[in-house]
Parts: sequence; structure tokens; C-alpha cells
Amino acid sequence: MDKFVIEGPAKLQGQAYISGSKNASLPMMAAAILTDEEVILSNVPKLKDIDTMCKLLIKLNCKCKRLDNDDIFINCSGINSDFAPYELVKTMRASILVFGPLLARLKSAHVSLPGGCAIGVRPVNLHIAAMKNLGADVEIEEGYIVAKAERLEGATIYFDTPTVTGTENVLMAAALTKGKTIIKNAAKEPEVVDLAKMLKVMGAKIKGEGESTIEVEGVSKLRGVSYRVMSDRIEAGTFMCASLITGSTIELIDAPLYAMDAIVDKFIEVGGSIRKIDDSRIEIKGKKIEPVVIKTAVYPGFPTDMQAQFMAVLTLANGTSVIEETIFENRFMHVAELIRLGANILISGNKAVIEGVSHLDGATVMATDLRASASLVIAGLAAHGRTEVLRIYHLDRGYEALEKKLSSLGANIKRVKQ
Ligand SMILES: CC(=O)N[C@H]1[C@@H](OP(=O)(O)OP(=O)(O)OC[C@H]2O[C@@H](n3ccc(=O)[nH]c3=O)[C@H](O)[C@@H]2O)O[C@H](CO)[C@@H](O)[C@@H]1O
Ligand SMILES: C=C(OP(=O)(O)O)C(=O)O
Repeated sequence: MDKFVIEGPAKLQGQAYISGSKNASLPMMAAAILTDEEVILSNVPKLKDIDTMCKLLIKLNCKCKRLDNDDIFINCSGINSDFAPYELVKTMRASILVFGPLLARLKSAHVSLPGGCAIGVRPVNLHIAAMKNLGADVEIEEGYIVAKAERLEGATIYFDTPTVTGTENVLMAAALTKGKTIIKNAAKEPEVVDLAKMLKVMGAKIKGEGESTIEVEGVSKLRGVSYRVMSDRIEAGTFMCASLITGSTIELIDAPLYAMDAIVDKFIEVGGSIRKIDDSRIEIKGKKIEPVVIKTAVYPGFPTDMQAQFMAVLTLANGTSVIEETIFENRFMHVAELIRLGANILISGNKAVIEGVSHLDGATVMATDLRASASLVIAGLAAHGRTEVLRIYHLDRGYEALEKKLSSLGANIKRVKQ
């Protein structure tokens, strides 16, 4: 198990390249199941989750391999298995994204139920209800979703709560399902929009992506595609937090600002500034850390995936901040670890009250989930002395070469094998 060793405090300068989006790449890889032609995705980040999705596709008898650099090649012409085993699904919840495509392509799916995880229970009841609505018979047997769909037909699907991967599963299934499917209270996240754009290039008929009602007119066949994945707004936001907490000016290449309004607003409210250099480059400057109120919400609200990183920054604010987490019931696992670094944080229900302190001191801390890990790295950059972040395999699920990118900005951070 690797750990990070950080010697702080750091001052950063230079350029960081923002990789392709994990949460856009994963559904697009699953969408390759929908066609028997080649799919080439570019700008796919080198991450553990991407490797897991590739392994899962190979298990289904698709071909999946990384080409040069950031391209992934997938060909599902030989797909002949509908089985997504627990061994893979337990390591990555996003495996549930093969559910919709398998049903549409093979008329059956046998997909392990993802377990709970550190941030919450994360049920998939809405995915299952949606597939039933499209006409599938779905049972839960021995921890698996077992679904058959002799005759799928377009339907109106209403989500009680907008679910990102649920919306993506329905989009993919409906693209190959006879008739019109209307998704109401759909997720509007940019990654959903990017998936819809890819599906349209494949020949899908979709209207309304990015709005709360999406209409899909099913087609009988989808083509292969070559598609460039959007850049990762959460990675870009994480670098914004690194610049705030270290009071540094850095340049970001390929940050998808068009999808980052809520993050940029908070960055500026806390005390950052942004200057556009050209179409692909921005300069971000962390000047001071003012206390703020943050409430996570579905897009275009403030993303839950940025909550932990902003909390790390606010531990050093000039006053008291409040963060309310409304998406996941247990996404404050980083708090106890930030307290080990000297932070003053109280939790009451789904609210955290963060009293800014004058400084943080290095300590050994434990990463518990992906974004919690990132928040500990950010805090470690500002903490005085040595911070060890254990269990960074969580971080490797979703950040490409974070330690290399931070080192090249001047941080003293090393990956150490234990
Ligand atoms: C691979 C991927 O894209 N992951 C993202 C996706 O996760 P994911 O798609 O799993 O998250 P959802 O949007 O589904 O979850 C939103 C809320 O709906 C609830 N819910 C969801 C489905 C369901 O069947 N029943 C149900 O109750 C969840 O428990 C949660 O409270 O969106 C989350 C919210 O922006 C992000 O944090 C994740 O990074
Ligand atoms: C929670 C996240 O991912 P996943 O849904 O893949 O667990 C995340 O990206 O912060």
C-alpha cells in the first residue's frame, strides 16, 4: 500500500495540466457496449477506475486497451457475457454503468449490486425502477441484479432524486430501445451532457441533455465513434483549492471553466482570482482565505465532490465557515483526519462548522475515500512539517499522477511504498 509523504508548507508555481474526466470517461466506456463497431475515446485519464472498467469490459468479452497516451480503444463486437462479478464491482461502484447498456444490447444483465461505501449507502433502486419501467424483469438474487428484457419499450421515467449514473444508465438503454423515453428530473451534470453528445455522434436521437427533462427516441443500431472526453472539473477545482491554501499563483491548462461556475464562484468568494490567458490556459491566484458558507447540491449547484477539498482550505480561514452536505449522508470522513492536523471542526448532522485556525501541523492521517484523500493532501501542503497520507489507493481511483503534478509545481510530496 502506497502513502504520500508531504513536507510543508509549500509554495506553488508553474503549470498543471488537467486530465480527462473520470466521471465522463466511465459511462462512455460502458456506452461502447451499445455498438458492435470500434469506439476510440481520447483524453481518458490514467486511473485505477479506468483500468477496472477496462477489465470489466474484457470480462464481458469486449476488447479494451489503452493506445498511445490518453486514448482507449474498445470493441464490443464479440460481447457474449452479461455478467459483472462482485470482485470487480466491489472495487468501483461505477460498474453499475454496464447495467443499462447490457440490457439494451444483450437483453439481459447479471450485475453485482455495488456495496455501500465510505460516503454513504448509495442505493441503486432508481436505476432498477427505471429499467423495470422500460419493460425489464428485474430480481435481486444472491447480491446480484438479474434482469431480462425480451421486449424493452420507451417509457416516461421520473427520478425521485436526480441521479447521475441513473440518468446515464437510462440514456444508454433508451438510445437502443424502441419508442420514446422521457426522463424527468434528470441529472444535469456536465458529464451526463458529454455522454449524450457522444451517443448522438453514435447515431442516438437525444434532446434536452443538461435540462431536467431529456427525450430519447430509440434507434435500432448505434455506430462506432471517436470521441474526446471533457476535462475533469473536479481535478481543476482541486488545484484551485491547492492554490488557495498555499497562497500561490499557478497556471491550469484545459480546465473546463464552462462547467465550473459554482466552484469558481466559491474560489473567488474565499479569496482567489482567475485570469484567462488564452482558450486553454488560465492563471489562478490564491490571495487570502475568507470564511464562507457552502451547501452541496446537484448541478449547477456546488458539487459534493469538491466539498472535502474546500473544507481543507477553510480550516485556515480568517473566521467561521459552515459546510452543509446534502447529497451523501456520510461524507465527512475527512473531518477527524483534518482535526489530527490541527483543524477546529464541529459536526452537527449534515453540517460542519469550521473555525479557522492560524496554522496546521503535519501528522499521519488516513485517506478514507477519493475526495477525502485529496483534502488531506491539500491540507498537507499547508501544514508545517511532515504529513503522511496513508491508503492513497483511494486517491489513485480518481487523480492522475497528482503527486507528479504537485511536485512539478514545487511541492515536496513523494509516493512511498509501505
Ligand atoms: C461515477 C460518477 O459519476 N460518480 C458521481 C455520481 O455518483 P452517483 O451517480 O452514484 O450519484 P447519484 O447522483 O446517483 O446520487 C445522488 C443521490 O441520489 C441517491 N440515489 C441514487 C441512485 C439511486 O438509485 N437511489 C438513490 O437514492 C444517492 O444515495 C445520493 O444521495 O454522482 C455523484 C453526485 O454528484 C458524485 O459524487 C459521483 O462522483
Ligand atoms: C464519489 C466519487 O466517485 P464514485 O461515484 O466513482 O465513487 C467521486 O468521484 O468523488
